[in-house]
Amino acid sequence: MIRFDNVTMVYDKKARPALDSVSIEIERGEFAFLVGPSGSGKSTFLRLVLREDRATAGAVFVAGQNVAKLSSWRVPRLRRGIGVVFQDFRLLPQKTVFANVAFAMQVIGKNRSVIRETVPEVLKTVGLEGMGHRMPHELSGGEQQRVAIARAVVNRPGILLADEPTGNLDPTTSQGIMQVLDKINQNGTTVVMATHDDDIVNSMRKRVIELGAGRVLRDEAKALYTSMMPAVRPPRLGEPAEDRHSVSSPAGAGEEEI
Ligand SMILES: Nc1ncnc2c1ncn2[C@@H]1O[C@H](COP(=O)(O)OP(=O)(O)OP(=O)(O)O)[C@@H](O)[C@H]1O
Repeated sequence: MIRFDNVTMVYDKKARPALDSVSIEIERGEFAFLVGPSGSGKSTFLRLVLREDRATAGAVFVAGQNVAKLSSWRVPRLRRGIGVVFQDFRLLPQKTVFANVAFAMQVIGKNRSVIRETVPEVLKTVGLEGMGHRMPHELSGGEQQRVAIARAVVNRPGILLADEPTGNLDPTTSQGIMQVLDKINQNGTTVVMATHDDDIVNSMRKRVIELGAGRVLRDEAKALYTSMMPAVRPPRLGEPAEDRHSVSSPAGAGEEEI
């Protein structure tokens, strides 16, 4: 679904690359955390998936398409297949909950009857049934983030990118948000979430891709925020193989719908 082939991103030639020879594949339907200290390249990774930037070297594939090669008129179609959630919610403050979510459908030309039917359904999915009439300032932070998630998924994207979605929320509220993201993932959406929140990562036991100074330091399934593994060593006699993802990428994936 998302594939990075030897991707390097240089913003500033005098600084180290924001991403440095990163190769990763995230399959359709996966849930992956991107972790690492500030400046390690997490947001850069997400920006490249969205084609907000183009890699300096290497290639980024989304649903089989090399995003750097998309002509500019096809970029909106790419982004329509990708929902995005941020730390700071980014709701339209003068619009109701319903209108915030409906807006995402209006801009792609959905008709009113489809919008009237779909928005209440997606509000129910995120746990905001019956709250469509509220204004954002009448909601808690966790509720506002649920609206942002509803807006991000209302057009059924194949991918949901979340950049620190629990960064402004307390631990209990954050767990509620994670349940929503987990449900969306179980409905088939590929979820990639950048986070510093170790409690969340440790409670979810999903794939963890750890970046450090733009490089992939670790890529483990059902993992913790901090690796329990010692530095890579050969397995001992009688020991099961480590449960980890390969960071290499199969070649020749065809183009798919997001
Ligand atoms: N537009 C830009 N121009 C120049 N340098 C940039 C730009 N965006 C990011 N960088 C640099 O690239 C590196 C990676 O930044 P990035 O924002 O991807 O890290 P991050 O892991 O998301 O950090 P945080 O957790 O603080 O959001 C940093 O050294 C940063 O200063």
